[in-house]
Order: sequence, then C-alpha cells, then structure tokens
Amino acid sequence: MESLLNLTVAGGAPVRVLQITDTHLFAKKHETLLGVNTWESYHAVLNAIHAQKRECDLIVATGDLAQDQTAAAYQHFAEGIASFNVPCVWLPGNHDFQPAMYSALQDAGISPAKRIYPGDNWQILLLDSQVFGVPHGELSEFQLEWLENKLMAEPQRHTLLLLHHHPLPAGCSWLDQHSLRNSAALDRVLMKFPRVNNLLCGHIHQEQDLNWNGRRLLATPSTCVQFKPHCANFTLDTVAPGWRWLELHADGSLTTEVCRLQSARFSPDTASEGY
Ligand SMILES: Nc1ncnc2c1ncn2[C@@H]1O[C@@H]2COP(=O)(O)O[C@H]2[C@H]1O
Ligand SMILES: [Fe+2]
Repeated sequence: MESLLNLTVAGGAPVRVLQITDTHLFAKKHETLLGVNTWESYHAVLNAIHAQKRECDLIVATGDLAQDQTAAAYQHFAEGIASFNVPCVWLPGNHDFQPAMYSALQDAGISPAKRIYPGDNWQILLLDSQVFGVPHGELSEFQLEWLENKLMAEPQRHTLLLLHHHPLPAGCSWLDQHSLRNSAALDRVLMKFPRVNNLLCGHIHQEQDLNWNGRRLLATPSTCVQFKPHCANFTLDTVAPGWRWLELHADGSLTTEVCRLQSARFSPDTASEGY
C-alpha cells in the first residue's frame, strides 16, 4: 500500500496518461461476456492504441480487470500491457480478486503502488473502493484516512484521484444502485484540499464528464461491453470499446480525450439481461 512510484517527466512537459478499464478478462481466451470475447476486444483496443503512436508516461487500470477471479486472467492483462514499454498501476473493481490480482500482476512486473509522483507538479492516488462480493462500492475508514494523509503530505501537488466506483449518479438507475455508497465522506475529505480537481473512474462502462462540487469527474468506456446511458433497467449499448488519454499540465489543468475502436466487431448480445 505504501509503495510510491516516482516517474521522471521532462520539466514543464505534461504527464501523459493512458487509462484502460473494465477489461473483464477470463482465464480462457475464448470466453465471452454478453457475446463479446473480452480477450479479443482487449487486444483490439491495445492494437488501436499502438496504431495511434502516442507517447505516454503511465498506464492506469481502473478495475474489473478479470471476470473470473483467476491468476491467468491477470496474466493475460499483464501480457497485453507488456507490449508497451511504460509503467502501469492498478486499483481493484468489484469483480476483482485482490490476492490473485496483486501477485499475478506483481510477478509480471506491474507495480502495486497506489501513489505516483509523475514529476514535481502532480500526484496520482489510487483508492480501493471494493466491497468484496457485491457490485457497489464504499471507501473504508482506512482508505479515507490514507487519502487525507497523502493529501496533507503534498499540499503543493495537483492531484488526480482514481477509484473504480462512480461517486455521483451516472443516470442509469440500475447502475446507480452499484455506485460509491459513501461519496459524502469522500466529498468531506476533498473539500479540505482544493488541489484535488479531477477524479477518474471505471465501472459504468460509458463515457462521462461531470461536475462534482467543482471537481471534474471522468468515467471511461470499458475495453469490452458498453452500458447504454440514461436507462432505468440493464441495457447494453452497441458503441465500440474504448480507452482514455489524459494530459496533466504543469499549471494543474487537465486535458483528455476518449477514443474508441472504429469497427463494430464487438457488438454485444443486446438481448442479455445481465451478468
Ligand atoms: N441486470 C442487472 N441488474 C443490475 N445489476 C447488474 C445486472 N447485470 C449485472 N449487474 C451488475 O452490475 C455491474 C455493473 O458493472 P460491473 O462490470 O461491475 O458488473 C455488473 C454486475 O455486477
Ligand atoms: Fe465492469
């Protein structure tokens, strides 16, 4: 938990971050989630990212990396990441099994660090909002205290805060029952720290860019199935898998862009009623 990852970034240059989320990989590469082969969609995303030829300083993986809790699924994730020569950090989602996740990723050279100092101007903090065995999220007292301590320790750094669960309603009632339950407690901590202006999550398998009491809250498409915005009941979307680029500028501003695959190859079985 306490390990810190220092990244060298050229003075004044933006920190370039790639977010990959909700890969939902299985041990067996042929397995599908709601009609989508998640190993193939993950690799299609990675190939499309390589084709963009964009430099990056860090990859962040924001949870639900495995669907079946196996070490092999995390190894598949790591094999994909190894195609980039860039450090990667991760946090758990509701579907993850942290003992296997931690050791399989660590063995594959992926750092368990939850605090990253990319250059002198920013810090990236990764929270664990998993409540084991259920889809909703919650931040433990330990997580909230850890966050507050890390923010107090570095008052001059701008902070990008990462967690799996969305702290604001996403507008899909079926998903909003699975949100971060104690977002008010997180809000109370963040109110003391005006340099935490950006939060980044996964979980909702759709792009969002919201204002949470003056902070920017970003959510990002999954590399596999997508959920349709503004639906009361479980509804899949036919938009393609995606990923997000972020640039953290020295003055504390952040620019970002969501990209998606161009092909309709990974359309899910829209008659599915859940998983
Ligand atoms: N039909 C459904 N109704 C409510 N929740 C569901 C349904 N199907 C799946 N879920 C849960 O909702 C979660 C949302 O995204 P996850 O990838 O965490 O995994 C999903 C499941 O745990
Ligand atoms: Fe997910």
